[in-house]
Amino acid sequence: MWWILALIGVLTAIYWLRRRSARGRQVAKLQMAIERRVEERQRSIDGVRKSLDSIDASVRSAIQTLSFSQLVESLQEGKYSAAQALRAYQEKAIAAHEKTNCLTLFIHEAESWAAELDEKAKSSDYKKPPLFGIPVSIKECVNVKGYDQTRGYAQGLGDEAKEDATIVSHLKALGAVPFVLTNVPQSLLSYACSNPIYGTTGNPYDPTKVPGGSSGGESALIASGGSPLGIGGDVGGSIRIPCHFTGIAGIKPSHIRLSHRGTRGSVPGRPLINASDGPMAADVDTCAFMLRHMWTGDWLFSRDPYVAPVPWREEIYSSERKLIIGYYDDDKWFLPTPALRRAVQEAKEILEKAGHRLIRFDPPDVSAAFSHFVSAVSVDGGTYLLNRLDNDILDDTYKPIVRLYRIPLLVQRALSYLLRPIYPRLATALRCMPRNTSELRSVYERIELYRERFTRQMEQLGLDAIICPVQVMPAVPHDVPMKVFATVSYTGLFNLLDYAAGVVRVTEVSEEDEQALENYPVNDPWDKVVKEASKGAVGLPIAVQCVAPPFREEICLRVMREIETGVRTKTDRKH
Ligand SMILES: CCCCCCCCCCCCCCCCCC(=O)NCCO
Repeated sequence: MWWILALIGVLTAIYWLRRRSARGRQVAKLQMAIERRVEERQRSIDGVRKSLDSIDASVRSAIQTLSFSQLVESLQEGKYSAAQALRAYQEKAIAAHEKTNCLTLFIHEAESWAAELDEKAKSSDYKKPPLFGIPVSIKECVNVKGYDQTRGYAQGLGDEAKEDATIVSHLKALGAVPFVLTNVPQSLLSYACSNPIYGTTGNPYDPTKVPGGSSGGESALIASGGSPLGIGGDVGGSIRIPCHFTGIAGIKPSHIRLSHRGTRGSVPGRPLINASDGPMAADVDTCAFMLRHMWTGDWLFSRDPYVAPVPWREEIYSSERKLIIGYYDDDKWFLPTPALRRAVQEAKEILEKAGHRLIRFDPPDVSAAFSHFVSAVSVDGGTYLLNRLDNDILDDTYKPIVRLYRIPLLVQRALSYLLRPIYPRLATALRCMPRNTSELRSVYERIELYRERFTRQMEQLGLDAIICPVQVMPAVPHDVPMKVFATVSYTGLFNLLDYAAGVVRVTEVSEEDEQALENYPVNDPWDKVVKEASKGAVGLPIAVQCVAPPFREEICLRVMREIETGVRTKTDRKH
């Protein structure tokens, strides 16, 4: 008998040693690929830096001081060329990168694209397209021919796109020049911005804080002035949270209003909670400018039949009709810290002053909605994600969520039961993984019913739009996001509903907010993390979220723009 046990022991040891050495070889291979990429990135940056002087420094700095509308105008009028604009923004992007580590690779073809545009512009019968010569930055997960979309996985290195994503081809058709790719968190399913290839992107206001995620390379770049317009993606807040953390504007359109052909998401095959790509920029009008031109004419509608053929409606964006707008500053699931609640109050006052009617709105059962969100994101209990991460080098910031996903399903349920009295929100999250297809079907049914309930409640009040917080915290230290993933209730809700949802800067954290934080109630460990992580944030930007039902992006943008105008008027008056 003893020899059978010994044999099993020896075989187990051999199996285990072989696995360990296979893993060792794999990690070494990934690390070599990472080293090669880090060197390639440096060469890419150095190469661009060397070419900057092909354009006079005074021209570059003159372009760098232009507002977006001045840039558009001077390119249209031929005051500056596409090549000059490109060099000006390459220079700013390098400076932003040195401060925040926001870039993955420069798109070298940008130079020939700009030159081709300038060549065409020499002909008198050439009509310049509306985005002629505008440099645009692209989130790393969006296909650009010849570049890989690693999504922060080292195993994704070298797997280059064979063609551009539709959104990239469209930008090029409109005359824009995609010029640089920006950093993301590993897996994209995080609002931090760190991965084992390109490292951690910092917030331009404070490098110890996150720029948000997953479009964090974009937000850090744009907030530093390194790109006039960027493309982000959002399945739970990945455009909106980075914009909030860095003080810029951005919008997640409803899912099928833009094309997703060739954009790579975090987890594939996820009905009822889909990702949306959208613009990010220093101001709302720039975001509206891009969408206006993408939804005018039928370039987009004739290229991708899955895009709803809803054209841009200027009459809604520019309307003066007074709106009825709902507002809330607490979703009763996660209490926002004082600065975030004040931002909603200030936005409300601005909108009231502009003549709109503001009505208190209590979103129905956000606890249930959050649970549906987690279920729909993790339909397979996290298996797809864990498989990818097991074959990779795991980023430290992602470890808290991986630990949770690794708990066997039955243990998750038991833990949920035990934790309910002391840690009720974590208990909710631990109860969400569907165990089989019939539980999954019920999740989808509950999402459909929730959509109906929310929308009816809005209809009963006659609401055109809603304003609410984007998050519960200002920008936080890099290790915090995945420890308190439940704070995405404010953004994830509108992915679940597939609403148009955008954010705009309203204020910054004040000394008074910091003092009021002392009274932030701590009822469970998550509250404690939020309270601690929100300290030392004086001066950090704070945004408000504006939402409207599907295909009402023009209303959403209009509300955002009016808030932005009101904030500017207030700031100008102070100075
Ligand atoms: C066993 C219980 C585990 C519970 C963990 C559930 C985690 C669910 C996922 C929560 C993720 C929250 C972060 C989302 C940030 C935004 C992500 C985003 O929009 N990405 C864009 C992808 O294109």
